Amino acid sequence: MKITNVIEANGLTKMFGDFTAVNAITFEVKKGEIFGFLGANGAGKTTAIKMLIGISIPTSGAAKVAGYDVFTQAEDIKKNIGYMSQKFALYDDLTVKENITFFGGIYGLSKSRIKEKTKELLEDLGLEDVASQLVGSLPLGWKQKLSFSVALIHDPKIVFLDEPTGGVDPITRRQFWEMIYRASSQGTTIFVTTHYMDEAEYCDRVSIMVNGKIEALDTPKKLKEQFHADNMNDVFLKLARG
Ligand SMILES: Nc1ncnc2c1ncn2[C@@H]1O[C@H](COP(=O)(O)OP(=O)(O)OP(=O)(O)O)[C@@H](O)[C@H]1O
Repeated sequence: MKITNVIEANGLTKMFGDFTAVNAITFEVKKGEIFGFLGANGAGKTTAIKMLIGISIPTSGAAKVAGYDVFTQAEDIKKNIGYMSQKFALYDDLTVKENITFFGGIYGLSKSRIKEKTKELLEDLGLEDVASQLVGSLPLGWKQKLSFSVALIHDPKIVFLDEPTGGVDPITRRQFWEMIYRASSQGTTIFVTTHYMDEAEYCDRVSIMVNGKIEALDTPKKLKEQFHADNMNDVFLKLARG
């Protein structure tokens, strides 16, 4: 595995009985890259992510994440990645500070490091005044920014974001993407799924999954050229609708 590739998947496949949810996907993601992982509902994105983060054993194929094998080194993968999704984020019934402490602990940070990180994170996000408020009382956009920061608390090599901005307004989504850019410029690799096609334009490279297969993979610029499309929405529609 080349040092610059933080994800390498080769013929990665997941079957549920006779149904092939992920069909022999092959791709690489480079260090610091913002990699968009697109596909219509049910295309197989979440299933693929679950295999890459070491919580679902592939049926066949191979993949390495942060240098570790998905079949034999799932525990090492988990220590080296961050994960955030619209469905799984923070605990609403814990305060902002308690959530940070809780996840810092889960990720194995020392008490002093958690204290440092909490201060840094609250300052960066401008959340000092609400540190003792229940997360459930915060606006969704704030929760998502906090959730992203928490996913990065242990300085993972890669962060997997499964529809991280679902349901928030365009301005908050833009701010969220600024955080993504910052993390990427510091060398963190971003693997992100989204249904917002403007966000696909922000990615370095984008793959598009249709019925379990990766049907296209390139920079947004090249994909638009390849599909004679004005924007990523057109590219997506041409592919996803066949
Ligand atoms: N545990 C499971 N058992 C059987 N089928 C499953 C299971 N998990 C997912 N599937 C099926 O696999 C297909 C891919 O699902 P997946 O959740 O990976 O899609 P997705 O691209 O993430 O969709 P969405 O954008 O809606 O999250 C779907 O048809 C789904 O019903």
